[in-house]
Amino acid sequence: MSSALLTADDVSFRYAGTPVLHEVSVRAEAGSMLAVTGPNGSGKSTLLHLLAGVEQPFSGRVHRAPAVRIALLPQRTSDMDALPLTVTECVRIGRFTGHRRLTRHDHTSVRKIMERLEIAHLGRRRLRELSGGQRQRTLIAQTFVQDADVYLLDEPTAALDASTRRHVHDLLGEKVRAGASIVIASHDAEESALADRSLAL
Ligand SMILES: Nc1ncnc2c1ncn2[C@@H]1O[C@H](COP(=O)(O)OP(=O)(O)OP(=O)(O)O)[C@@H](O)[C@H]1O
Repeated sequence: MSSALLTADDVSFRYAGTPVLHEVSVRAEAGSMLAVTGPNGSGKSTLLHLLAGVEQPFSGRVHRAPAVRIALLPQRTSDMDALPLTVTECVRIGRFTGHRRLTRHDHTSVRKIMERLEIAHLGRRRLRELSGGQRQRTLIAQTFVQDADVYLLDEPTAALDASTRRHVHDLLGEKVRAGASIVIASHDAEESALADRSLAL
């Protein structure tokens, strides 16, 4: 069995007493992609929040391998728009780890991912001045520029056109081949089919 970087074992969760997840188990393995599917309100985002440590399970447990690096692309990101950030600044945030200055390598990584996602020309624009798809590409770039072991992606391509969606799927494949683990919440059957395994909520 390949190595689990992040697991949820029989996790249950409630919001103010309303049950959302009941004894759900997940394994995020190195070099593998897991799709989390289910209708609106079935708890996909909640499960990703539990895996990321943003929320704590009501029962069951989440286990992270030692020093595992987790990148989360949340679904609701409108709060970011209130910040006076440019697109480049937003992507750069993905390279900040601890108290250190960004290196030339960091800046190169930022430039390359912005080119891949076709937002290089938007670098000086403020987030609030972007279209929905441009903002989503910026947040995907901020997520993928991170050197993470596990990428938790909440409906990353929902707002994207077909061509950008393909770019993102190519990036997912590259991350998996490089040994990362991807957990992706998706409504899209074609996207879910890219995964090695799926979990229906
Ligand atoms: N902060 C919150 N407070 C109370 N209830 C919440 C909160 N966030 C989500 N819920 C409820 O929890 C349930 C699961 O929501 P969640 O966002 O995890 O579902 P989802 O599968 O990601 O849905 P979608 O496909 O619509 O994105 C829903 O019934 C939702 O109304």
